[in-house]
Amino acid sequence: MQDCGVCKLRRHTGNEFYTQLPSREFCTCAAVMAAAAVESLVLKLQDVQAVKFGTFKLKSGLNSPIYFDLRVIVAYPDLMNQVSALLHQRAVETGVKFDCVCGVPYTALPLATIICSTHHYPMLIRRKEAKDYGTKRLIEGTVHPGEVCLIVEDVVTSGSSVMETAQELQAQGLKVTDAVVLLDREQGGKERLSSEGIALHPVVSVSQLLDVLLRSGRIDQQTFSSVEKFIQENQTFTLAGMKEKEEKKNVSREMSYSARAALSSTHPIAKRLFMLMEEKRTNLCVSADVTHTHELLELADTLGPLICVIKTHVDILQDFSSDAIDKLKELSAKHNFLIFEDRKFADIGNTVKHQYEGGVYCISSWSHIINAHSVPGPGVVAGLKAVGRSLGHGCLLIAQMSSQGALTTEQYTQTTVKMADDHPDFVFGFISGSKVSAKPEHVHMTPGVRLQSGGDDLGQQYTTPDEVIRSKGSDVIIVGRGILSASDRKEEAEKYRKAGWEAYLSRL
Ligand SMILES: O=c1ccn([C@@H]2O[C@H](COP(=O)(O)O)[C@@H](O)[C@H]2O)c(=O)[nH]1
Repeated sequence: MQDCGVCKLRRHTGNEFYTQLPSREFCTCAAVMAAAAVESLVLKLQDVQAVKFGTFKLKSGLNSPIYFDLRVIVAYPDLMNQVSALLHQRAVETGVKFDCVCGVPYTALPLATIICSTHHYPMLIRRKEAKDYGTKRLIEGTVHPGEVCLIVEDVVTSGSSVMETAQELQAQGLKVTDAVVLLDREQGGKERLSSEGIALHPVVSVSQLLDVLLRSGRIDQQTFSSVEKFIQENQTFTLAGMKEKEEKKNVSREMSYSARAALSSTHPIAKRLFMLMEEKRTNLCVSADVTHTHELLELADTLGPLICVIKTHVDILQDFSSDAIDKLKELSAKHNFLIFEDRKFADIGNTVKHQYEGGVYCISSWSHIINAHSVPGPGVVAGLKAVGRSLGHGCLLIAQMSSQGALTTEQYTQTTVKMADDHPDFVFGFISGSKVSAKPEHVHMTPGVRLQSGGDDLGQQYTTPDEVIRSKGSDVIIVGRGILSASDRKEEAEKYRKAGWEAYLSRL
C-alpha cells in the first residue's frame, strides 16, 4: 500500500494496473491510469515516427521544430485501436451527448470509423470536394437535422479544419458543440473553436507530450525549450483578431444571390433565378391571382420588368387557353422572369405525375417552377421529378404556411428539409415563412407579404418585406393582393420591389 501522488488515496498496487509517476509513487486511480495511457501513447507515437523533431516547413510557411504526421499510424492496427479508444474515452469523460460522429478528412476518417463501429454510432463522412455527378453531396450518410454531431480530428493547430467540417455539418442542419482531438498543438485552435461555440477536448496537449518525452529521456532540454518557445511565439488566435473577425461578420452576414448562383451545387433553376434577381435588382414574385387571361397577361407585361417570378393559380382562370399560356411564355422571355404554378401537389407519386404532365393545363409544358406538399412522403417528389427533371424544371417544397393555425410544425418543416436534401436534382428550395435550410443553394420564397402587417378574414397572415428578407432570412417575397388591390399596380409593385431589394442589400 502506498499513497498516490495524484489522488492522495492509499491504493493496492499488487497485480492491478499501475504506473510509475514522476514522483515514483504507484497508483491505480483513474487519473493515474489516464496519465499512464497518455504516456504509453506518446512513446508509441514517437516510436512510429508520428512525432518528429528537426526543422519542418509548415503549410503556413513557418519553420517548426516539431512535426506531427499522424497519417503513419494506419500501418499499426493496435495503435489505431488505442488512439480510437482514447478519443472515445475523452468524449465520454467530458459528458458530451451526441447522436452521430464525423471525422475530419482524411486522417481522422479511419479513427471515426473505428469509434462508430465499436460503439455503434451512425457515422457521417465529409467530402472535401463534391462529386460532379450523382448526388453532389458534401456530407455522406443519413443526416437528421437537429441532431448533434461529434467531430473527431487527429491534430489541431488553428482549428480551421475542424471549423470547416463543422460548417458543412451545420449547413445540413446538424448541431456541432464538441470536437475530440488526439493532439492539440496549443497554438490557439481551442480558443478559436471556443469562440465559434465548439469545445475542443484533446487527448494529449503538446505540453504533455513534451513532458513525457523529456522525462523518458527521448528529447533533451534544449529541444524541449525550442518547441515550447515556438508554440508560445506562434499563436494563431488573438483577441484582436477575433474582434476584427466579429466586425467583418457583422458587415457581411449573408452570401449574395450571385455568389449563391455560382455554387456548383445550386440547381439550374435556382441559378437562373439568383442571377436574374441580381441582374434586375428584384426579389419580388407577384402572385397573379386573377380570374381572366387578359388580366394575367396585362399584369405580366406591366410588372414584368419589376419581378423575378410570376406565380399563377391556373385553375382559377375562367378562360384558360393554351394560347394565353403561349403568350405568358413569350412575356417571360421578353422580361426575363420565371413562371411558377402554385399547384401545391399533394398526392401519391403516380397521380401527381399525371396532374403535372397532363389534364387540361399541361403544367409541365410551361411552368418553370412548381411546388408540392411533403405530407404524402417522398413519392410526391419522385412522381413530379419523373416529369419535370428532364425538362430542366424545379420544385419548391412547402415547409411552412402563412395561414393561421397551419399544421406545419417544427418537426414537419425539418422532415421537409430532409426530403429536399434527398432530391437536390429537382427540389431547389422552399415555400416558407423563414429560412429553414442553411444551405446557400436553397431558395426560400415567402407568401403572406404586405407593406403593413396584419391579415385577412380567412386566416391569411401578413409580414412586411423587411421582416421576411432581413429578419427571417427568406429570399423572395410573394405578393398578391398587396399589389392587385392597388389602383396603380405598377407603382405599388415598385414599392414592394424597392422594399424587398433594400432589405436584401442590408443583410449583405
Ligand atoms: O403558405 C402559403 C402558401 C401559398 N400562398 C399563396 O400566396 C398567395 C398570397 O396572396 P396574398 O393576396 O398576398 O395574400 C396566394 O396565391 C396563396 O395561395 C399563401 O398565401 N400562403
